[in-house]
Amino acid sequence: MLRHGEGAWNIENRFCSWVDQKLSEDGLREAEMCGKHLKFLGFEFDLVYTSILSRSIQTAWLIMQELGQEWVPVRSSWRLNERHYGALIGLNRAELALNHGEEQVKIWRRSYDNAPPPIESLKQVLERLLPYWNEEIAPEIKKGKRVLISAHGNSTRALLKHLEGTVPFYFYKFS
Ligand SMILES: O=C(O)[C@H](O)COP(=O)(O)O
Repeated sequence: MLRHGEGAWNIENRFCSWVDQKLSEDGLREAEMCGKHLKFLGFEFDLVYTSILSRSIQTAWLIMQELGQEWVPVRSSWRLNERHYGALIGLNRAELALNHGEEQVKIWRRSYDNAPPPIESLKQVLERLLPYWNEEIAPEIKKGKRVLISAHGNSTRALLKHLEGTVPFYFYKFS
């Protein structure tokens, strides 16, 4: 399971969320490097899952290209999309922190269920992601399929929370 490479709005420190941004030059290189690492480590996949956002799909394609496994089926679902940041989409995180304080912005970004509407909380991300995990991805893994999930910071966080049973401490420490 991995997060996509850098997108254009990542460079500008803006909430990208469901806006369909392509990978930046660095993002393209990151995805290629990731593919090279996975190849060096001998990874092979039977199935690839992505969100319906270009940055996650492009990342998966570049990795599979580096691996020489372009033929592997790719399945895409909105349920793996980035968290929906609602009214914060497009805003700059640093400017937001100047207006609302660092701590408040951190709570909006990293708390599990403490986000005011219209911001989707991490808990809600997990709720919309779980049906896809339970009905589509987990059964394939149980059948022995080797699965690559190319998703987003918060959809991977939500899934990790589900798999680890608790909110891991590093959610708050690392971005
Ligand atoms: O939506 C975005 O811009 C990011 O991918 C996630 O943002 P965050 O790190 O502020 O949660």
